[in-house]
Amino acid sequence: MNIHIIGGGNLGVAIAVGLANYSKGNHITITRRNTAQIQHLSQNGIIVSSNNIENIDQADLIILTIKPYQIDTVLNEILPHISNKIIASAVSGVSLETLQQKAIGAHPIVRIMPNIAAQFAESATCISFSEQNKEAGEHVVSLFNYLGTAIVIEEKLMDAATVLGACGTAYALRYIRASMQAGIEIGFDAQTALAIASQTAKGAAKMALEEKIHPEQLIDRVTTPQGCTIVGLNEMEHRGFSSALIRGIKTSLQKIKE
Ligand SMILES: NC(=O)C1=CN([C@@H]2O[C@H](COP(=O)(O)OP(=O)(O)OC[C@H]3O[C@@H](n4cnc5c(N)ncnc54)[C@H](O)[C@@H]3O)[C@@H](O)[C@H]2O)C=CC1
Ligand SMILES: O=C(O)[C@@H]1CCC=N1
Repeated sequence: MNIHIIGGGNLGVAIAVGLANYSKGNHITITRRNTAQIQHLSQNGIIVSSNNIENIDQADLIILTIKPYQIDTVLNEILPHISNKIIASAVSGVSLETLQQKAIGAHPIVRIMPNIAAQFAESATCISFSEQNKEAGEHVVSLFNYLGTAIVIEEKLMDAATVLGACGTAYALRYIRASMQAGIEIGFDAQTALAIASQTAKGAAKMALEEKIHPEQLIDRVTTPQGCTIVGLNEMEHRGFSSALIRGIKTSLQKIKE
């Protein structure tokens, strides 16, 4: 596939590198106005350009990884140069209907919400599309399955998916950072603490994914009666651990809806 990624920032680069490393036979172009910071991607066989329309007519798929306020400028620039292309938009908060109207109905539009772990083929990518664009949507789902797990959701849950799946990477990393800080306080050097905290989080996530049972059932296996885990967990809850996370996620959702 010929894949044209417009917006070579944090997410665009993660997708481009993920596709280059974890899928085969794709030709990837990534654009950004000032390419100095992403020129190194050409070492991975990715074409880096500051020109959004050069060769865009040869693309099979156009992925938009720009900010919401850049969408009109970019669509106005590219639309005169393309016909019947699949456009996958990762732009948060912009609906299928809005995108379809902006594209004058001329292109199948798919909404995607990956996260930056796409770079390591570990993204949870939520995808939605209309019945009319089912074929295009399934095409995009197959591609994003190379970059982790692609999950088709109803569009009304797209903002929630943005928060849980995309912002979620930052929340999980904040958990790892806090564990690391505690690890240093109780005796480890920073690198060792990071390695232990990260692998432990990865192991817990793997168990949750493989066993598909409620996390509390897995927690039960760790909490030896009268042991050290349960007292720590209870102290965390007294301090508002779960509550802080839930409130944070709901605040992020509120921000998208605004
Ligand atoms: N960063 C993340 O983890 C995620 C971001 N998103 C969404 O993806 C979009 C991009 O987010 P980020 O990558 O974080 O932002 P970013 O600011 O890192 O990337 C945007 C890029 O677009 C480039 N750009 C701006 N105008 C352009 C134009 N006319 N032509 C070509 N490139 C242009 C900018 O130079 C910048 O490199 C946003 O809509 C965001 O909500 C969605 C999921 C995850
Ligand atoms: O922070 C943001 O607005 C974007 C959307 C999801 C992740 N980053």
